[in-house]
Amino acid sequence: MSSSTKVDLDGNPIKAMTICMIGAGGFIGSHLCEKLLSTTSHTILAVDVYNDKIKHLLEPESLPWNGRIQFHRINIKHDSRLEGLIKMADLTINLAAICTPADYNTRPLDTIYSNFIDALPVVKYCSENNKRLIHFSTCEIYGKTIGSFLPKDHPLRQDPEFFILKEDVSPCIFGPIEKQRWSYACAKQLIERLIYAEGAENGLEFTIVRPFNWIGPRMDFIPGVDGPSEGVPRVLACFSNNLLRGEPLKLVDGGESQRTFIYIKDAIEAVMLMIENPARANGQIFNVGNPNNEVTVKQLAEMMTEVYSKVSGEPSLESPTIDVSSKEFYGEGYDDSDKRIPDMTIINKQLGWNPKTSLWDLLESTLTYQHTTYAEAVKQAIAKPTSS
Ligand SMILES: NC(=O)c1ccc[n+]([C@@H]2O[C@H](COP(=O)([O-])OP(=O)(O)OC[C@H]3O[C@@H](n4cnc5c(N)ncnc54)[C@H](O)[C@@H]3O)[C@@H](O)[C@H]2O)c1
Ligand SMILES: O=C(O)[C@H]1O[C@H](OP(=O)(O)OP(=O)(O)OC[C@H]2O[C@@H](n3ccc(=O)[nH]c3=O)[C@H](O)[C@@H]2O)[C@H](O)[C@@H](O)[C@@H]1O
Repeated sequence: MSSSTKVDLDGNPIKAMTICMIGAGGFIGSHLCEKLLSTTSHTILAVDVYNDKIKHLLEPESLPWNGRIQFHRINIKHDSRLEGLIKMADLTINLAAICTPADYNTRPLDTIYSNFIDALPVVKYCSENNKRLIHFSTCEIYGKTIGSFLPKDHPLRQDPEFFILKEDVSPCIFGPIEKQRWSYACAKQLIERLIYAEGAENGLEFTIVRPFNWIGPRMDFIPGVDGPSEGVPRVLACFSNNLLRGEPLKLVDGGESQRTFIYIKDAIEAVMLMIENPARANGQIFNVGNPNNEVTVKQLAEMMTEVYSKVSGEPSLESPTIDVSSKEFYGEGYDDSDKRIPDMTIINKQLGWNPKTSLWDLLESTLTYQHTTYAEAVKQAIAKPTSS
């Protein structure tokens, strides 16, 4: 059976479409491109300033999907070709953003411009040309939980009403302006409100995705190997870097914050359902996460240490973690989300989707990838520190 005879959740045939994917060269974009090319007949207009993470999909020209992906090296801040690409496509997916916490308090202007101002033309072109938009927001939009404002031993802290994050119920609780950490969440919130308003007033067909800590291969960079030596990526890459270098994992403010981590491949399944079921996805805001994979950052560090030792065959350090203050690690203006458990009711009802992979299993495959990809390069970087 050819892939063009695939049907959607309501039994209707899925027609091949052209997708303009902005930010296609990033972590999520690379996995989405891979999935679309290998399992569908859709065509991708891939827009990004970088393409290292999708090079394997673009070259060589003998690849089976040759002709179904075109790379456009475009900075969406200033390029008149963007509107033409959106017009050519049936659907636009916007992934472009600055989305590493180390930037939110140190480069707040770039963060706000990237997450709000630069996304404005994308929304405008979709709205004016009656094109569907899937926009990537964030779970950071919820900010802190209501329960975090209660005393530590207050019984209501155990009540799910005080910490489960629901798309259509939970408030967005950010810290004061001087805590510039929230520049990202606030910019993402405003672009969500703008998209929602375009839907309400001008009929824009949109879906908003709120990812909850999607992790897996190709996330961010390893400092001094495929990114700047002084760069601070998200926690998966920070801890991977520490493990590869045989140094202790740094726990910011004791690593007490809690997160739910989801395997990128599970999350991509949810995005595929959104792409191919517009009638069920349009007008919706979806949490996409794995509520069963909750850990404190300290527990994540311990689990990653154990898994890495298993996949690399190298013994772990006697003291595998070290505490560091957030001011020392991120600088002035950092603040944190205390706990992030997604409510899954809406995505479950609309798309029948559920995550599958346990935290242990996703760390095992991800750290196997990290070890295979980087162990040798890290060894060389350590041997020649001045050339990194
Ligand atoms: N990974 C997660 O768990 C997660 C969680 C919450 C939200 N998100 C959101 O999902 C989206 C994608 O995240 P990711 O993890 O793949 O990040 P990423 O940094 O790997 O990918 C973003 C891509 O956008 C590109 N980009 C940025 N500005 C651009 C511009 N002006 N013009 C062209 N390209 C530009 C970057 O080069 C990069 O390749 C972001 O909007 C992010 O806020 C991700
Ligand atoms: O991934 C998401 O869902 C969203 O959350 C992330 O924010 P956060 O989870 O705080 O970012 P991480 O860098 O992954 O940090 C997670 C936790 O680990 C801690 N951390 C990070 C790095 C480190 O070396 N040590 C450490 O203890 C941080 O302080 C934080 O508490 C980013 O803002 C975005 O990528 C995204 O919008």
